[in-house]
Amino acid sequence: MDFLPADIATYAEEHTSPEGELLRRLNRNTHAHVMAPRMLSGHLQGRLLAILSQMIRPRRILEIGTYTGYSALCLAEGLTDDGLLITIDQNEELESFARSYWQQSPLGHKIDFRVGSASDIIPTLNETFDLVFIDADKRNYPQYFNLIFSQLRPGGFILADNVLWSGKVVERVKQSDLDTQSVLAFNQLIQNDPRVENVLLPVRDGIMMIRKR
Ligand SMILES: C[S@@+](CC[C@H](N)C(=O)[O-])C[C@H]1O[C@@H](n2cnc3c(N)ncnc32)[C@H](O)[C@@H]1O
Repeated sequence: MDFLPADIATYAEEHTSPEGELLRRLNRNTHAHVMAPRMLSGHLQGRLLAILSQMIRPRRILEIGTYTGYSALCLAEGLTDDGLLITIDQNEELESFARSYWQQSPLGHKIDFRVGSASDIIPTLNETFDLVFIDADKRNYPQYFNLIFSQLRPGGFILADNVLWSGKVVERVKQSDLDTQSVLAFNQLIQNDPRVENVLLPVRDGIMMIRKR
């Protein structure tokens, strides 16, 4: 969901650097051939991820939720020369699709794909991360934050996607709607945590920007 009026959203995209040819093809072919293409970050959010990564210049990035590999390529743009992005997805069927695009990028060798459940894989990662992008199943956002926090360097950043959850965070929540309850719990967890500073950025479906003090 985009919270901006359509003409403002179009204007914002028109005044944002283009995706580049490879990302444009990946975006288009995801929409043509893959289920649930709205999960892909897309042009505006992709450029935001890329520019934030370029500002941070991370050596280690963790991405939770690869999908077709679009946001991984965007985030990799800011990596240092010896940098590495580890990206996790439980859907092994998307691996060859994502890899076929990474292989066409000069950044592809910096992307390390791990297939499996994020809550199983995160505890096995022996790295200190400068930047983490949480973009997988909403029910586990609080768990992912807690799992990764000790491996985030002080001054490091977490970006969590979909924290406005199509606006459901401000509507009456059904008891059966566990996803919205989890997003609400995550946002409250971050807001109450004295170890972090945070900004909820109302871009696209909402991005929680978190900095470890
Ligand atoms: C919103 S998509 C990621 C979109 C991608 N970051 C982008 O912007 O292009 C979410 C992905 O999380 C994956 N996922 C969901 N639950 C997961 C879990 N428990 N462990 C690992 N991956 C999971 C799904 O398979 C899906 O590909």
